[in-house]
Amino acid sequence: MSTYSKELEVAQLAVQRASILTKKVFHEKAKGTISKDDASPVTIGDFGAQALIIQAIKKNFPEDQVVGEEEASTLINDTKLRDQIWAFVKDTTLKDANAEKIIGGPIGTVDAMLDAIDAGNSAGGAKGRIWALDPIDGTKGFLRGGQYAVCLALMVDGDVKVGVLGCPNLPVDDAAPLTAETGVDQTDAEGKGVLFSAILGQGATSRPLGTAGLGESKAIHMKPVEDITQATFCESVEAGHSSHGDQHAIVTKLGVTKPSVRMDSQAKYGSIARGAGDIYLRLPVRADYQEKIWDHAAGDLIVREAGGEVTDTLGRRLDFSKGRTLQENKGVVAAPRTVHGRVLEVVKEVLAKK
Ligand SMILES: Nc1ncnc2c1ncn2[C@@H]1O[C@H](COP(=O)(O)OS(=O)(=O)O)[C@@H](OP(=O)(O)O)[C@H]1O
Ligand SMILES: [Mg+2]
Ligand SMILES: [Mg+2]
Ligand SMILES: [Mg+2]
Repeated sequence: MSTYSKELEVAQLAVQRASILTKKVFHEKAKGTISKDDASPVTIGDFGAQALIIQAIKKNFPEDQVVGEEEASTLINDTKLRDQIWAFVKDTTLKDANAEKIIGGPIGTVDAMLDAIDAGNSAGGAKGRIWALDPIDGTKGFLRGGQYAVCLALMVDGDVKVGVLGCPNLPVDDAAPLTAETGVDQTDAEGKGVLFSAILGQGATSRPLGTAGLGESKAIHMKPVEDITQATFCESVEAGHSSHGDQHAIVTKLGVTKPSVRMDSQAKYGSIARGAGDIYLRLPVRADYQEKIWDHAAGDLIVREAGGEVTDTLGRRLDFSKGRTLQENKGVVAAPRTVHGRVLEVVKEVLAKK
């Protein structure tokens, strides 16, 4: 077995199983949405997916730590929501018994589910094996019917070694170009659902996001951008998460002619990695916001392994070794290696003028 192939298999199957749960919740009218302390939403889907993924990690790698976005404290008092989550978690299994066995089978009890959610409490850092987990990235997109992603990455001594992104609402077809519609009014109908993966030094792949075992995988590559004016650029939907104004100034200065594609979640990283889009910009809105490691770890590796470069707005690599946040970085600039330098130059020019 090559390096990290066991970790990759467990991560892919765990994300695939969790996506079965998120897809069920996606089609429910009542998603059990509550508001967290920072006013952001969390749903049955976020909690359930976190439980299922951490269960699979702990069964296979009991010593590993997990930095997960969600925590179970609110569920101690909210027994109704807790029971709603359990109703989804207890019945969600992969349809292939062998695949299910690899990730350790179902969770046995409500308490085991709560313990699994809370095992995502690692402080992160520069030492040892730590998984970064975002059970639903783009929860607002999930609620709106846009894009969302189930995101998992393994870091060893602060360096991302394995990354997996499950994107139920993106097309399976790597050749399908991004359009404005890709970000809105989406569902997981026929032809949708893709699982992006990468191992450091071994390239990036995509495969259909199935419900049994793993489908056949294909290598993916960023598109060689010969003429930057023809590039497709993507950005967040929420104006509070990245500066649409700064991003507009940057792409205008680059001479980009196509309208931006707005979509939620790390689906942006997956989409540029397979050449459906080209550039992802995330310029900070608030100087004091620290990006979370689970919002970037898997996507950063997948883009770099597909031939891209990912830095912050000052040209520094994203540093995942500083804890639960990217406290040493500001914003994100992701582009094919051949044009990243030019994009970064313009990012710096636009920010210097402010
Ligand atoms: N102020 C601010 N600035 C930057 N980022 C923020 C901010 N507030 C929240 N978040 C994080 O944004 C995550 C979703 O990012 P997206 O790129 O999907 O943004 S958007 O929803 O399309 O706007 C979202 O992830 P999820 O909570 O997993 O959905 C948040 O972690
Ligand atoms: Mg969130
Ligand atoms: Mg997120
Ligand atoms: Mg999330």
